[in-house]
Amino acid sequence: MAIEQRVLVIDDDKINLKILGDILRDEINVMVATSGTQGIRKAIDYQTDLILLDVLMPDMDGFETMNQLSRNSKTSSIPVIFITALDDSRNEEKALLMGACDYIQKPLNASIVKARVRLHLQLVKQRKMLEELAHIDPLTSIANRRKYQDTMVDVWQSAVHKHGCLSLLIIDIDNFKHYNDCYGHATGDSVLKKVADVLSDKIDSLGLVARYGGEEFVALLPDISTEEAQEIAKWCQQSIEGLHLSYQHDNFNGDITVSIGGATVFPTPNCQPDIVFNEVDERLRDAKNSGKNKVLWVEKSTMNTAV
Ligand SMILES: Nc1nc2c(ncn2[C@@H]2O[C@H](COP(=O)(O)OP(=O)(O)OP(=O)(O)O)[C@@H](O)[C@H]2O)c(=O)[nH]1
Repeated sequence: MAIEQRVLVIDDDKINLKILGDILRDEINVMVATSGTQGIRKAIDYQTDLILLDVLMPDMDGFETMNQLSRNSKTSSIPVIFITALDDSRNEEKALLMGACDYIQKPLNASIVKARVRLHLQLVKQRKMLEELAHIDPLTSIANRRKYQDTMVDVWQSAVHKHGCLSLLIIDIDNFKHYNDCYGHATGDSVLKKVADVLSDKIDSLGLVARYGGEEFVALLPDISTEEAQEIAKWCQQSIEGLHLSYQHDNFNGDITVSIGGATVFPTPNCQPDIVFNEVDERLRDAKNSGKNKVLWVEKSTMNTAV
């Protein structure tokens, strides 16, 4: 089902709001606000795709509203079309210099309003598609390292704010080079896809799973305690072995397995996610060096006590 796009019109003049609503409503979901303050609140709460903003408003004018929208990380990427009076080229220039994507002149011409709004909504759709593609691993279709890093920043900040915990797993396929040597890279690729599917099935509803690179995956589990996270890690390990992706190499004859490092921490503002990542990575290396196919946990993180 196509996601309906939302346009927010901010104008203190109720007649203008009605005119714009009537022009656009048959094609798009239109929301209205009668002041800059109300508009900013609605833009944050409803994450609108486009804003039509009147320049002249009492209390907070269009420029100040735009200023506040661009300073807020939740609204800064929403494109804004200014509504200016005819022959108001000074304000048009100012609006464009402030970062407005376009302007529409009053009195409103229905077909021009529709055409401009349609064009900018199309651009929003394309930008969102590109953003999504930039966050997806093309081989496995799960999130990529960049998405993991962006999400980690958000999850970390939210945990700091709520004094909550988060768990992190690094999952690495064992002896994958041998598998590739045995069956070739194309079959190796299909293993990566199957492993990604298993991880995604389990983790999508709990947090984020991403392909970090090569044969290494990460799972980011907000608000998941040590016990729960260890159970999830065990489940992933057993489910991947349960795929029975068998191979032979030298004296080895068996199935694909994974080694997993994990930790659960309470993030603090003066600590960076990289510290936890490195600690988990160290436990993963311990797992590799002590026989593989196991889950090892960071017992006591240097940044704080594990949950
Ligand atoms: N098929 C396939 N192989 C990949 C891909 N990315 C990395 N690899 C392979 O993954 C293998 C990783 O090898 P190593 O780093 O030695 O790790 P390993 O053989 O799994 O050994 P351990 O990690 O110690 O268990 C290499 O053979 C890489 O070529 C990929 O996208 N597709």
